[in-house]
Amino acid sequence: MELICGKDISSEIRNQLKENLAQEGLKPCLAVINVGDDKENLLYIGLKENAVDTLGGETRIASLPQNAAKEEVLNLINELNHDQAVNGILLQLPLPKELQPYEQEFLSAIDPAKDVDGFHPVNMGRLVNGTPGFISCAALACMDISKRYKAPLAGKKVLLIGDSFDLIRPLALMFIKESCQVSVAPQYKSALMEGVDIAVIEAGGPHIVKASGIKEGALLIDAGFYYDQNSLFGNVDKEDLSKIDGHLLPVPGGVGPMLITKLLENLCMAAGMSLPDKNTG
Ligand SMILES: Nc1nc2c(c(=O)[nH]1)N[C@@H](CN(C=O)c1ccc(C(=O)N[C@@H](CCC(=O)O)C(=O)O)cc1)CN2
Repeated sequence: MELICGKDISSEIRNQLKENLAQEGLKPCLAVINVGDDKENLLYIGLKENAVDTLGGETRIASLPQNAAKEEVLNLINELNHDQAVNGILLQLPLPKELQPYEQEFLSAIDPAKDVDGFHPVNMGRLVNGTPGFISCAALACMDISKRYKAPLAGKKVLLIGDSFDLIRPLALMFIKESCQVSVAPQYKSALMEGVDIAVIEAGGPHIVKASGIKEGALLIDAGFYYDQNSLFGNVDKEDLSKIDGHLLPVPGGVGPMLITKLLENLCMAAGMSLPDKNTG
């Protein structure tokens, strides 16, 4: 399989965004709420901050301690909602265990007009009724790659593995809107791959996806992140798949950089920049 370079596609999009922002004289401001000191969260926040920086924008990182109270998070969200200088707000996930029961309450407290993650129930609902506002960045990333490599999408057989609210559920709706034949399954089995044109595999384990059962010419999007002794692995066994024809968006260097690029697009949209096609890729 030919490896798709998410970093190269991202740089192309980011350069265009930078140009458009300069033309429109906009400097977007992203507020990131981080609770605790999760190593991966801090890594991803750093990547987001660097990305916003390359556009000439500003990132405000609001950090709360691991033992922060529910009210502290809600007060912070409320403050950022009312701060005119802030265009986009996101709450980095996952939260510390003690706060996880309040996750939906926190996401619902973010002003939907600043919800650049697309996690607010209003934005989720708009996707369901076909009038999208902000859409989850991971789902936008997968749709962008699918349109680049598998257009026209109508009639294509799509398989989504997992059940996450930030990727699999919104993406299922987006593929349905493109008139695809969509199946969703909780776990990967090679038997599910028969005749599949596009597969997005979020759930599984390191290297569980092998060449067996995969249609020639298929597009595979790996959306699994497994760290082992500072090395990062995805669900797909790249070496085993190298013998068949098709395209793979791998981990690392695939959906991750594209997700951050889609966050930049959402942030630019929140700051008032016009995007060509509502950034659905
Ligand atoms: N509020 C949110 N929280 C989380 C989201 C999200 O979209 N919004 N998604 C994930 C994590 N995530 C962004 O926050 C994310 C994951 C991975 C990458 C990425 O670029 N990965 C690199 C590898 C990085 C490395 O280990 O050096 C890659 O795949 O090449 C970016 C963002 C959960 N939380």
